Amino acid sequence: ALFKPENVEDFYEIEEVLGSGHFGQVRKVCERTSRTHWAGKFLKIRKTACSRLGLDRTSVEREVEILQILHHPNIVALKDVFESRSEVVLILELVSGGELFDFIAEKENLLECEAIEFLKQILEGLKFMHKNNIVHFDLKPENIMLSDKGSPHPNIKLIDFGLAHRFCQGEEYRSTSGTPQYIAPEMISNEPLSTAADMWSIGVITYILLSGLSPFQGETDEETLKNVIATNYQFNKHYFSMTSSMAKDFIMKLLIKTPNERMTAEECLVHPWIKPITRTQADKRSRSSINMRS
Ligand SMILES: Cc1ccnnc1
Repeated sequence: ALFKPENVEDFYEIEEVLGSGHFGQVRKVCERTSRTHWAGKFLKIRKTACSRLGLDRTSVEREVEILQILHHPNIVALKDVFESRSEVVLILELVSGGELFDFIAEKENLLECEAIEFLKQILEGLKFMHKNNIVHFDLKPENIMLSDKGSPHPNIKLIDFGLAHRFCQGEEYRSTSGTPQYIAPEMISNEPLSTAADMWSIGVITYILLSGLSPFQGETDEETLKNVIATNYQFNKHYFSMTSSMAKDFIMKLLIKTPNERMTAEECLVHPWIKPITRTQADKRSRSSINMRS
């Protein structure tokens, strides 16, 4: 066994469900000795290679290996891993502030400077990941969580590295999984992938943060994918009327079809919208409130 063969319930009390997804369930757990709370991610493992249910073990081992490398304040920490016959349980840092988008939706309005504070943390986490040659490949609102929504400056944590991949030097990797609204064009046309795929998703997430609209979403997934491949989006006149031109410039430099023409996470962090160089540039940022459609 690669992971602890003991029964997870000998060490943790299993509490309420926090979330569930393609992988299985995430439940709040309490460590019996320390009485501290964590998040237990219960992953169903396939019994036979041909069964459709559950995950194959290698993809779980990959997620564990990646989380064991990534130690950063904006990336969810992995504490322990247990396995039984049919299940692997990841004991993760508890991120209990909910998803970023629920937080913003319930706040109704949000200033550009608040959106920037969130994006700075997401970009710091991404910069660290990309420096370690790791790409998330599934960046979307559900995978960006807050550690404590009560605090005035909540901390952002990136979660769910189930589709993440660690690139070896010069190796080519292709994958067509992901969520239509957020995936980069090169993922749809099954071309070689890179860290630039995550940067496209940041462009989509920023567009939504500032307007509440999803830039490529169509009536169906098929229509959405067509819009993505055609890089067919525009800044809706009504919702973007109060958005600063620097914010639009930031998005335009990420939603570019050719992957290597997009800004990197490092370049994003020094873009004038994120890092104003002079006082006047800071004043140019719009102080308007942003309408968030629920
Ligand atoms: C949903 C979740 C995942 C990881 N940590 N806390 C909560």
